[in-house]
Amino acid sequence: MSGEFESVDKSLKKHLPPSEYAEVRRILYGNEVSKLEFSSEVQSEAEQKDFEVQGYGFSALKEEERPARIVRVGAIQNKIVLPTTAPVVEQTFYIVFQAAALRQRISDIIDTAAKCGVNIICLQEAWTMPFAFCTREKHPWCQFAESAEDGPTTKLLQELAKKYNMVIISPILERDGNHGDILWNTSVVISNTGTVLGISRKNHIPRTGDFNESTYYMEGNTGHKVFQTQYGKIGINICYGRHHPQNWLMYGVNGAEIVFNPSATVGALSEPMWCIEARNAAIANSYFTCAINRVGTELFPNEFTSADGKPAHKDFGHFYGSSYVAAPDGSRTPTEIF
Ligand SMILES: NC(=O)NCCC(=O)O
Repeated sequence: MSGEFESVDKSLKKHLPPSEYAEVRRILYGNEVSKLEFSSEVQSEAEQKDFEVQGYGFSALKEEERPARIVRVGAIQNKIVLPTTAPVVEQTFYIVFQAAALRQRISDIIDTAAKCGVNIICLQEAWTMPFAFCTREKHPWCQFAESAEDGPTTKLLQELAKKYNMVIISPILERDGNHGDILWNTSVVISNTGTVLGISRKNHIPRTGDFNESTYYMEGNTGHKVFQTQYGKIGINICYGRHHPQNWLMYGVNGAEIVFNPSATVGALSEPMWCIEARNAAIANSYFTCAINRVGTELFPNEFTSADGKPAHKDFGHFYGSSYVAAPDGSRTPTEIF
């Protein structure tokens, strides 16, 4: 979403006659996906806790010899809970409060996702913190980093994964205590039994002028790992890796059936590409893709420049959400939540 404009979907629906809208949508989005209905318990829980739930099903021909394998994938599109300038005098308190508030909110969302029967859920890039990499400041943002294996976020999600028999993909800012506290942009993959299956580190780092995340971490060293889970083989292509077709290809070569793209991206950097890249990857590599972006505008205490040609400012831009899932036949879910 940019400014007052909410979404292509909403605009098309508003301005096209229904018969033309159906045809335009068929061409833009491929085969129709079916909208899933959720129980009144799920709906009222979401309303009470101030989030929305949307679900869609992709259809496939039933085979005679093999039973259908239905995998329910969840994508959490969220915004930070406290402003980055929250009136907490001590920055360390701020870290504690922001992370705690986010963990609480995400636990609530995962509780509801479990009621929707979700098997594999993925959070957005660096979900435990504001997307502060645009500031290039070390403090206090690097204090959000934590161990992938036994940090507080992983511990919490291990409990939830076990409780709900759910695979959880948790993209965090990782501090690798075994190697000099080096930082990485990492997705932790937690199995449905609550064990850490492994990690996958972001392998393409944006360096677009002075928006330069290599201030914090360099290209990951975990290759294009694919994790065998109870529900299928999954890979994680973090944010900027989305721009590189060879990156998507390698997850496919390594056997991925679903590739997640946890992201944090804003209109000026990527919005026209967003709806193409993960969808194209699904078609080109014959797997499902799940592109997840955060929402909201995050205002930082100090001004910074961020490769948009503007004078120094305090926000990186608007995170336009628009998360979606795409299938190998090119069909995709609509964008109904921003
Ligand atoms: N987080 C991140 O990699 N942002 C890059 C923005 C983009 O190119 O989508």
